Amino acid sequence: MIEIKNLRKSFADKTVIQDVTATMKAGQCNLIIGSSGSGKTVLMKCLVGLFQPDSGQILYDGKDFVTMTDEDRKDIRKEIGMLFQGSALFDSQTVEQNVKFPLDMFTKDSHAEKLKRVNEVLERVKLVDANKKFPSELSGGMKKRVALARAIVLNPKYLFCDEPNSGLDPQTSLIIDKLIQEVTTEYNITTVINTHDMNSVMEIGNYILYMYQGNKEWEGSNKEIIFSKNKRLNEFIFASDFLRDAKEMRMLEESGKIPEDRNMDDMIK
Ligand SMILES: Nc1ncnc2c1ncn2[C@@H]1O[C@H](COP(=O)(O)OP(=O)(O)OP(=O)(O)O)[C@@H](O)[C@H]1O
Repeated sequence: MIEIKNLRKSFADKTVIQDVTATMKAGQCNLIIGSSGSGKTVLMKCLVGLFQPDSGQILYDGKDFVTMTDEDRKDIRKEIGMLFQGSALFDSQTVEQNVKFPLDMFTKDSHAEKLKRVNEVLERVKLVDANKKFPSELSGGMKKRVALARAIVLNPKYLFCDEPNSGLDPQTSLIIDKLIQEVTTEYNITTVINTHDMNSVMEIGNYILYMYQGNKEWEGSNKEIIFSKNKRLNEFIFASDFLRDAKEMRMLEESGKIPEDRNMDDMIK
């Protein structure tokens, strides 16, 4: 679990994270959403220690990441997996080498043990027969799988995903979302996802934090979001056709006029 308490961050005289308090639980996908410039990336960078907040607390299972010693921070960092926007694979290394990299960096396991673990996670992300391929030989979705395999190879307690669906078609995005959700629940990971993707919000948003101009404007689940009365949130989410459809479906369902072949549960998982 990651607890954020009264977090503030400024650059020069501009405050970009105002006073954010949120709880991101283990075993669920915690999504940060909001329009461009609302502070999602700065918040995530504070959470992983790339930015030092001005004040407030970030508790990793009770331990304050902001005030802890560098040594203690290193211990937490070892428990963090990161899935970067562009996958960030090493182009000159094979899939196997890419996924093995964190094991080489942080463990003293034998080569055979490392390979066993690499194959386990590649199988987990359903990527078989790709060990000897180079990133240039892979599709965008396959690259994301490799990046996800690398992010979970050290068995992280916390997983951060920055725009995991950027550059992917909707179907592949769904597959990647499902994989992230599966590993999150299976390994009880606290997963934090920075996203613009409204399909992801509806599919895997166990907890959603909506940021507006550096503030937490709204929080809730994917089941609650379409009924929110928050005007700013509504303007933001119903810019998406999919969500407008989803809300209309729910309204129709409630008024008993829903067409028999359409079911809201198919849209909200
Ligand atoms: N290193 C920095 N120095 C100064 N200002 C910054 C820095 N990083 C971000 N900002 C400012 O902080 C604010 C929030 O930026 P942030 O990148 O967190 O937005 P975002 O919600 O992630 O946007 P996007 O969806 O476009 O990625 C913006 O006004 C941005 O200009």
